[in-house]
Amino acid sequence: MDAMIRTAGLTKRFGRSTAVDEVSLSVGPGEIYGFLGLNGAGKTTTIRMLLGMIKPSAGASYLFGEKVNAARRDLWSKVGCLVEMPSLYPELTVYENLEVVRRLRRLNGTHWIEEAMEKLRLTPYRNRKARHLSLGNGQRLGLAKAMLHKPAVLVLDEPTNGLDPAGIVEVRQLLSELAAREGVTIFISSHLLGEVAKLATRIGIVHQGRLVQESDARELHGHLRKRLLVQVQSQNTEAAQAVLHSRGYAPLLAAADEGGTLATEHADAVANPERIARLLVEADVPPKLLRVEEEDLEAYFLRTIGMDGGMAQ
Ligand SMILES: Nc1ncnc2c1ncn2[C@@H]1O[C@H](COP(=O)(O)OP(=O)(O)OP(=O)(O)O)[C@@H](O)[C@H]1O
Repeated sequence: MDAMIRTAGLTKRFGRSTAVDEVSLSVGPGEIYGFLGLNGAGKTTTIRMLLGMIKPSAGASYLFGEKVNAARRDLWSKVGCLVEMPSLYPELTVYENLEVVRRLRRLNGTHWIEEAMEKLRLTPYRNRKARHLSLGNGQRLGLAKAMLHKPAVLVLDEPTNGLDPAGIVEVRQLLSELAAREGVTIFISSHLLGEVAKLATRIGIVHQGRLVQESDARELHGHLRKRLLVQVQSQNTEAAQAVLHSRGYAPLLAAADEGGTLATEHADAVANPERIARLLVEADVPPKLLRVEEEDLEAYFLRTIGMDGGMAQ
């Protein structure tokens, strides 16, 4: 089957600077494509071209095999999008905001609204004015608007902006379900590598406008470095270090100014923090805190492009 989303040599220049540089990618039906990049990498500009909001300087993008063009109304009825901050009517309630979209999209029946509110856990806020919503609920309303008409393709630019960790998990579950159960194809941009690696099936990394790496998300997740941070009373630092060292965990001080904090990338320690906790308790240097940290996009980047590992060696 044809790719649902495809770009070919997509390029955008603003004056003399190139924001997007010959990006070619394709996303198959039901795939979740994580489009990752640091701030200013060219994610939003790519998405704007993908949605026909701005014209490419060169190259083209295709949805359902058809060349994107802002005038193609038939394409937009099958696409939902959320680009940057959602545009909400502040004086209208959650329900009324969705009602506006329902009418614009010419959908019959209010069940479209009820279903979208239910999916995004907005039902308790149905009568709340948009301007009184928290940032996270505002973002949910933006998502509800994007998926109200049950589009076959969803294009989301940093959709978890403003959500708390529990909200991020919820949105991740919702998007996974949409892809798995309803076969929705999702293109999602983010700067949060760990987060997107858990959700996406494929990942493309964009850096300075160029698509520098594409991989299977599971493969990438395995490549991310993880480390266990262990915090003990600062007077116990050396004793704890000696204990872990004697057991082959090769701990390292995470930072000179963080007395009491040790870090290890030892695979066994990362996979079984409770073993480390037991060891330290038995040695009478109990940990105050144990936390597994995953490499972030910036650190991963610096490492892959050969500029120092972002994490302790
Ligand atoms: N309308 C514009 N005029 C001039 N330069 C622009 C314009 N829009 C974007 N740029 C530049 O293009 C580059 C890519 O921007 P873009 O917003 O696409 O990045 P991004 O990856 O989405 O980053 P962010 O996460 O910060 O939004 C940046 O250097 C930005 O300054």
